[in-house]
Amino acid sequence: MSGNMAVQLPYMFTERMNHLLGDQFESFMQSYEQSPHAGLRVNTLKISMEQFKEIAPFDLRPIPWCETGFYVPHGVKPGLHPYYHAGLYYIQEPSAMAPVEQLQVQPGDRVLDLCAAPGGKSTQIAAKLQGKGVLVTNDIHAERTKALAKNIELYGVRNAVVLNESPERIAEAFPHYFNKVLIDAPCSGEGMFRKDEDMVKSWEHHSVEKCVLMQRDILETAARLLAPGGTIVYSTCTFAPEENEAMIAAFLKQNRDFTVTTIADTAGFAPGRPDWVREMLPAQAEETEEVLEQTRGTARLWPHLLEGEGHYVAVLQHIEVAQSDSDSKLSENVIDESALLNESSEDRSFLRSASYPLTKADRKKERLLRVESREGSDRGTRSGKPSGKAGRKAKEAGGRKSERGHTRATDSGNVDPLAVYSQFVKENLDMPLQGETVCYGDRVYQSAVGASRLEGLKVVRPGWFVGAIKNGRFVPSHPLACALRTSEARRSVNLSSADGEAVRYLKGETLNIEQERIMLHGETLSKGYVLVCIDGYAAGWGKWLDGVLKNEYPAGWRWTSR
Ligand SMILES: C[S@@+](CC[C@H](N)C(=O)[O-])C[C@H]1O[C@@H](n2cnc3c(N)ncnc32)[C@H](O)[C@@H]1O
Repeated sequence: MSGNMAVQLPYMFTERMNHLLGDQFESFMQSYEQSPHAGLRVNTLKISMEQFKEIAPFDLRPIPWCETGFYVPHGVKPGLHPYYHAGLYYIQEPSAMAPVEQLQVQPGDRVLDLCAAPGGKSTQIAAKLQGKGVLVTNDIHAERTKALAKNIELYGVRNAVVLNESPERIAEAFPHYFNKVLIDAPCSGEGMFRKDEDMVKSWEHHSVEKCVLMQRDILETAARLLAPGGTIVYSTCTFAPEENEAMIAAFLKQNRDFTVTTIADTAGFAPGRPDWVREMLPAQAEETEEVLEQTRGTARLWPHLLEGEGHYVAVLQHIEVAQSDSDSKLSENVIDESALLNESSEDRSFLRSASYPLTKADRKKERLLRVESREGSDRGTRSGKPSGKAGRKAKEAGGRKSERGHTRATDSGNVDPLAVYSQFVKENLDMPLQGETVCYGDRVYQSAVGASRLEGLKVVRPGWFVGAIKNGRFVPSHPLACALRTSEARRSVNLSSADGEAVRYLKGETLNIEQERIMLHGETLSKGYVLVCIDGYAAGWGKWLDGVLKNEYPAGWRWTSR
């Protein structure tokens, strides 16, 4: 057992670690006597690093492997600050920040986060995309996708699609579509023991063997989702070699068009341990010997070697075979995709297949309306990577401003929802809208993925939820506000985090605000929807009239702590 340590570690676990770690075992065990490390990651979708450093309310010590990550001093509760509610940072375990850094995401990429809830790594990817390209974020557990969608919205992500699917079904809809795929695999969670004692309890139930089966399926499917020359990052928060090096070796053996990209051993990362596979799993080692050594280039983050709970990361690079048959087949596939986008613009079946967030009532009146991007939108991002034939085709299609799809009257006031939405945008916003406008029942989204792609899938969010048509009017959504910059709203008001006004807003209180405080952008009246900002960063909507700011902060999101 774990002696006088705070965490009671399972005997089988310590025995195995003792055997594997040898003379490092003692310092590994000593790490369990220390408190877990807490971290936060700056959301550079909303605030630059320079600005954050200027206003940061806590002492910040950089996390060496993540340029936007900082250690949070013990005792500090970053969740209890208005900046958290303004989406300025995500609270994340430091070693969990490593995998996305290795994915090398660039603006314009098409990225898939296959096992994403509650969204720590997805929000990190979204910050790297900077609104350009596509993030499809998925989790197989419906309940967990609620937190995932909420985080995507709180952090102001505009170019994400949230799914609740099996990887298999996503692969059918998006064959070889993504140039970056993250698999933050469900695992036996040994790296979570110090942080969460429940993980110790569930260790036996989430046995290593069960996890291995899931991981193998997910990895195999990921290869079918990846575009030629793309990258898969596979990560776990466990130490078991079966789920780490042995898993990667088995994958490499099956998929000879992949190699491991070596992770630099900076920042205290330790190399992968192929020798442990040979020692613990000799049959598997023998089977995979020709590729096994490559796993030395993967990384292990150990709680006794760096300040973090522990993680394993592997970067798998697909080698594109130039001019080969399979290559040209894959590019055909990409071209087909843009054709699909155009072809299916009249398709209405997309809605019928969505399981959430449609209610029964929604389903009755469901319809799909899609229009081309609005004037001035960033067309290069509509189809993800702007290069290649597919990109050009999509650009051309996006160049048309005509409306497609039908605009029939809705139950809610016999109005044309697109016209009502357009009118709202004209009167309240000053920004180009990216992607397609998609209506789900009365809800309006801007989607970065062609709607036909989502047909048959369980869609939690087909895009950025911008608002809903209610009683013939467009009611802007909270996620719309979260993702806006002050300059993009015609009216805004700034509340200070220092004098308690921001917290009163976050608690849902009505505020008295003199007219002079409403900042106007362009020709407009003070009356109407106002973007409420905290120290200059969007937090939600208010509705201003005659010195009173009606609070539009959603009930489910409110500040409840004091
Ligand atoms: C380690 S957690 C992900 C944490 C997340 N990446 C983050 O950074 O916040 C693994 C997730 O995988 C999900 N999962 C389990 N099996 C899956 C499968 N076959 N396909 C997709 N997701 C799965 C679980 O529901 C769980 O939310």
